[in-house]
Amino acid sequence: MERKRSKPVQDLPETIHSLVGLKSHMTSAWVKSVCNIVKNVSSSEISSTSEEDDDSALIEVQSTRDQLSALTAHVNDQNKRRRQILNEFLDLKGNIRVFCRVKPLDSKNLRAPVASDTRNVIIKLTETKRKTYSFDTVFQPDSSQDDVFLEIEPVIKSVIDGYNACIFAYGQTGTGKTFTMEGLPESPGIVPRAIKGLFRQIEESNHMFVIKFSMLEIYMGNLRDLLVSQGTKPIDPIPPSLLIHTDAKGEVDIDNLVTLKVNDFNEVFKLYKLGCRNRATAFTNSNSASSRSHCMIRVSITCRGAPERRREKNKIWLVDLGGSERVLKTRATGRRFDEGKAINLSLSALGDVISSLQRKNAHIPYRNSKLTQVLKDSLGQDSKTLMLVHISPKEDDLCETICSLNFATRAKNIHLGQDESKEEQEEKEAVMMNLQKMMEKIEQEREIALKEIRYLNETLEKLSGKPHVIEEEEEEDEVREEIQVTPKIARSKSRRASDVFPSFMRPTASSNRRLSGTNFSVISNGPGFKSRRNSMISVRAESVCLPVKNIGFDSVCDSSERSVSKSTCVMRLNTADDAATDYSQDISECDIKLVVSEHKPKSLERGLGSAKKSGSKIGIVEKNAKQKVGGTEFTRINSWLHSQSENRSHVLDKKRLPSTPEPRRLSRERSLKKSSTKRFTAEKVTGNEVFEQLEDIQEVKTEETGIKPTRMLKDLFELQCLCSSEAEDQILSKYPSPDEETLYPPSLGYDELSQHIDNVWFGVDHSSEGEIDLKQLLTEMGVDQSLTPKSQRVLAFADGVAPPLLRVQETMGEKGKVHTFMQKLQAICFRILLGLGFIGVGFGNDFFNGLTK
Ligand SMILES: Nc1ncnc2c1ncn2[C@@H]1O[C@H](COP(=O)(O)OP(=O)(O)OP(=O)(O)O)[C@@H](O)[C@H]1O
Repeated sequence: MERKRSKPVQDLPETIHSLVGLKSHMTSAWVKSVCNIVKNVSSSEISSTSEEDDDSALIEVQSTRDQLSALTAHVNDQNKRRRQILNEFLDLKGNIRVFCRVKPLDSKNLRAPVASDTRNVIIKLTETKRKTYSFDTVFQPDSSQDDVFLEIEPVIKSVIDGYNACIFAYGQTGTGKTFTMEGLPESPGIVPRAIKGLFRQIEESNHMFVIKFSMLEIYMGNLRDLLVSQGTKPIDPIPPSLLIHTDAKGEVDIDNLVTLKVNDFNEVFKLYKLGCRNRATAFTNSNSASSRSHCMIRVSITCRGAPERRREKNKIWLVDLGGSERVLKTRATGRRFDEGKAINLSLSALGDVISSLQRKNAHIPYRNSKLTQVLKDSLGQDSKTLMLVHISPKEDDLCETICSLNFATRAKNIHLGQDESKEEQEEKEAVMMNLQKMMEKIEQEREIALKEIRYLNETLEKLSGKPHVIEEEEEEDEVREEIQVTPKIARSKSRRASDVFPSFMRPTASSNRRLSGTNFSVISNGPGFKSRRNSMISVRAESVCLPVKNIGFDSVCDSSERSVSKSTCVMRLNTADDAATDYSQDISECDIKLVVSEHKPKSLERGLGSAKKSGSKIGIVEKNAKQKVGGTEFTRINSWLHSQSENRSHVLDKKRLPSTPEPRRLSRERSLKKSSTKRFTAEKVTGNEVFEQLEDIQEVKTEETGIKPTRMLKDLFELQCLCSSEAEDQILSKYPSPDEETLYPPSLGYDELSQHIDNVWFGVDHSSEGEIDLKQLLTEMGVDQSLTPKSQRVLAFADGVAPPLLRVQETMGEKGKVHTFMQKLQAICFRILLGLGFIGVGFGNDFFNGLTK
């Protein structure tokens, strides 16, 4: 555009020329004149030119801005639509999806009893029997990391849309959980791909995102920050756990967990390596060889001013769960045993939560483990959950594979696949394909719009000198923080549940609150007892897995089992104003589950139902100490079993244990006698009865004498307790004489149960019991009658008359005989339990399963 120059500007060259040519005349008047000219030029003429320029530039800028706004609005609309479609798509697929990945078979093991297609895993149980497990997707042995991520990608997109998400890798050790999550440099896994995907999408987005990274592990029920180096020695106690808290909005956070702002993938990668190093150090210290903890990565996302997002702040958890193998198989002892136990219990709790969510239960048992507490706001509601179950096709691992598949089946969306006809499934697939196409189209359009936005932004920057600012709220300081540490909640100085000892069931703050509620009973304190506020007396949690035998199961590879998990927390509470009053509450939670690998008899199915109803979460509040010590036969069997399972010797000494309170014993006897047909045989004990009996379980623990594995019993167990008497004698002879710490079998009250045992195992007929002249018999044997109890149990003195089970230890004479007898007795007790069909004893096997279909 030709611009018309004003007069002073036209005169300027002449003026300058004259200035240069007439240097001699450069007087102050000249200088003044030049200054005036310059002044005039800048203030009037130049500004008037600039105004004209600005007018057109402003128009240009404004039009660019308008275009940008329109495009931004269009992209926002597209985002919204894409989010809706993606949500619809994921809803159809299910918010909780379960995938299965089959590990490639190494060439040494050519015979694989596991086959798979894209939706099913088929297990060859016997030559004629097959069992099929269906999943949302099955990644076959030759599937690549790309194939896996393709299925994961929609979830990553929904994270950008503001949804919380959780991706788990589950499975037996060595089945490829870490391979799937982390991958190898040449074939990266879900974690690097997901994080790269997040950054890529953020770059493409027209919003400002703040990404933060945290990494922690749950080891033996303790939350440990993996971005903080903790130089512990192997013998050191496990450091205190980080605390979990839930805010008013229901969002879960972890106190003092280091959360770092990250700007690109490389920063995340460095932090991830640091976390892995800290984890590895902890492993070495705890003498671990494989993942004995759950490794959890949290990526938090904040984006303000994006109304199309579900929420401003959201997160994704990427979790490499600890190996789910059975402790029985690993033969772990000591800390490894405890680690396995803690892992299995938390996996069990995770299974419970996912299953409850799938079934839309009113109560979701998040509180049962640290794992589920941490993930509470990322599991359920509108969160997206992906569980990748890893299995090994090896024949050796068949039991573990079946258990993993059972777990996965339980977590699977029950509405998916099972109730749908083929046509319905096809229809759904078609709808999903359509949605996917729509999504792809929107994404292409969005891509073009975003390119245009970038171009317009550059133009705008050139025109106006500053980029287009998308209307967004200012970031709060908290978001800008490099290292954000969540506020430390003031802790009382008193001991809390979390300080007591490693337990996967430490009560949460809410449970502590619950404990201080109404359900408590007063106990008297012993002398010298120091009152503490809200202090834990004991926290105890354990789980035993009991393979079910001889109860009519067609149990393939012995995978039928019942797991009994019980956690007990005794708490002493002081009211704020009455320091002298102490209260106690014993909260016991007992979870009984049954895993059946094959056909179940009807009676047991019924029993299972009842157990599920009543057995899950049985809250037993001890009314008083006496009642607790009293116990029942089952109490003692249970204690005894627990003592075995824990590899700790709880001396159950008859002398020290007060006998069963009379009314209670009588009522049990009465109830046993009620039904004359009720026999404790393998076939006749129904599931209902078993579970009713298990519900009665109470803890009787008189003394703990340290770690002492009961090898003999294990050996016997390994022989299935059905060995010949010669084999049994051989085992017994391997073991030294018992000392005072030796385990004693539970003392059984004489009732129908004992009678049954006597009849079945020793062929003793009690039909003529009433006719025996007890007095005469004892006199003949030279037994001091004043020492003997007034019951049929006195027959125990009469060697050869009474069944061996009834013999009293003290009358057995010299040590060798007592020893042999005691060993026999232990073996007998085992066999009794097996013979009853009531329980087969799996030592220390706290398998998580019980994952009943
Ligand atoms: N799909 C697969 N393709 C190739 N190699 C695999 C695959 N899955 C697992 N592997 C290999 O098997 C080995 C064990 O896998 P990985 O360490 O991932 O098991 P894991 O389940 O994480 O074990 P742990 O519970 O002990 O951590 C690794 O060497 C891994 O590379």
